[in-house]
Amino acid sequence: MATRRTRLLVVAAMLGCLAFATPVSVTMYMAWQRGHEDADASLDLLASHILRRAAMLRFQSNAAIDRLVAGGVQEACTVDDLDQMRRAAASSGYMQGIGRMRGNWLQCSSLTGNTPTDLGAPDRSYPLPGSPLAWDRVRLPRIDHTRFAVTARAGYAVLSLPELVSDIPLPPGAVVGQFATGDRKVMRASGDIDSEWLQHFSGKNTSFEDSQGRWVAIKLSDLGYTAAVAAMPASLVMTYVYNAAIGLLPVGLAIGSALLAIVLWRTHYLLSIGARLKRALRRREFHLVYQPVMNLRTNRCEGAEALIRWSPPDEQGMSPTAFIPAAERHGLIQQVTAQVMDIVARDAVTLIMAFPDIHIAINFSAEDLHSVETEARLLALLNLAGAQSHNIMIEATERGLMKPEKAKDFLMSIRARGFKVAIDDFGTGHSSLSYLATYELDVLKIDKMFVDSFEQESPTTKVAFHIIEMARALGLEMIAEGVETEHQRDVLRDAGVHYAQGWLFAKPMPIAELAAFIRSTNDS
Ligand SMILES: Nc1nc2c(ncn2[C@@H]2O[C@H](COP(=O)(O)O[C@H]3[C@@H](O)[C@H](n4cnc5c(=O)[nH]c(N)nc54)O[C@@H]3COP(=O)(O)O)[C@@H](O)[C@H]2O)c(=O)[nH]1
Repeated sequence: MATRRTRLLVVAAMLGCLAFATPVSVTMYMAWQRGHEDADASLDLLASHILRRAAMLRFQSNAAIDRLVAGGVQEACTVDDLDQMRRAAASSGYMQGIGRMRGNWLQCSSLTGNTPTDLGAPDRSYPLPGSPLAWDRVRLPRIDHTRFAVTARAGYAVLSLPELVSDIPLPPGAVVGQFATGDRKVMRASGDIDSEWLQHFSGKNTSFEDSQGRWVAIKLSDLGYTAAVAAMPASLVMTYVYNAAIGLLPVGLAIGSALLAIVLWRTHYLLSIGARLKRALRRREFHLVYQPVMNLRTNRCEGAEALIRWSPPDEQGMSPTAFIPAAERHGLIQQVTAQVMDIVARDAVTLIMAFPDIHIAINFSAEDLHSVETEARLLALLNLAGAQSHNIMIEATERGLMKPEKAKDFLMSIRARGFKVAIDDFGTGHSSLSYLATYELDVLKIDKMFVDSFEQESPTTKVAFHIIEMARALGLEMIAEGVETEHQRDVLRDAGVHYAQGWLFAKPMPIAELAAFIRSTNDS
């Protein structure tokens, strides 16, 4: 079964990918959209340009014809008539010439003079006043290399160059043109107009991607009889997308990185010992084991030290040597001690009923000794367990005693109530001796380090004997910790140490086993 840590890492990896990929994908999508919008806008501009030029040509043609008609009907194709038409054509930059029409014949023109030319059937007619007719590509006599667009109305014909409308600066690969909306015939174009594009036209402005990935826009003229078409290759569209991405992607990357950092930070936090301890406190994952304290003279069990254990579900258990300092660092130790007291209160009920003189030792950290709530919790514990104060011993480590101004009043107060106070790990810190002078204590716990020294003579052995001497002189009871051999037990007993705990007698055990242990040990 996957551990909680593995599950958390898997979820965090998935969330991290999602947190990073989502804004990046969204901005890439936005860049794609914006790129296409920009391509659209660029094509729309080109199409508008063409339509504007075509409208200008139409406007100038109509104005010139209207002026000629208003000038009074004179005989067609006379010298004066040709002269008048030349002057009218010269008034506009778009018109190349003006001529006289009869049926489909260009009778004469300012460009060709009096050379009648059959234009053939017109390419289209417009349902406008005067029913204008249009020819798209007309060849005129003596003008070999040029094709003209011809529009005829009211007996006059305007000759123009198709290129003047479509000859505009284009981005590389782009194509523009103008076609008649009725027959979808291309009137003029710069580049090749694909018939597929015109099939797409449904009478409205539109833009689309063709089968070759080219982006195409079609825009209707004001009158609606013609439309401009503009297209660009896929590579050019991608340039617009790329340019949009340059602006947007850094934003996506920044947001993605920030979200990823939040996921990583949160994961790191959830995996941190602080978060795990908070969860353990919430879920009440701690339990206690009890290590018997033996009277070395009578070989009877007279008490037990409550030792915390943490075995989280789906996770490896952790030693209190690791998580107690972590709880102290993260400001959680008081909550841990409060849960220890709750468990002792629950465990002690039957034990104290069966053994009214038994004591249970509880380990207190510095913060516990400095808090006003601790005394209230101790009194509540007595209440809940139906215990007397002599049933509870407080074990304070040397670190807990480092601030006498904070710990002294508390220790005095609880001693006055009858609780016993022990100094734990004596001799392992810097100021052990000064604590003996500062505090009124009941018990000195001889650290395992000194007990171990009895196995092999060393300077520590001498210190151990001095500690025992000093405790005796101060009238303190002594409990030796970590007694593992009979030799250690005998040395301690002979030196006058009253109590001992250690694997020689028993390892820490659950409360149910402790009662059985006391019964069997004390009855034998
Ligand atoms: N603030 C709190 N501190 C607590 C609490 N419960 C435990 N602790 C402190 O954690 C340290 C490690 O404790 P633990 O792993 O439980 O080890 C204890 C004994 O199991 C161990 N021991 C006892 N006899 C022997 C032995 O013969 N050999 C051997 N190798 N180890 C032995 O010693 C530890 C008891 O230490 P002490 O408290 O100094 O008497 C430890 O510092 C605990 O104090 C808690 O609830 N709150």
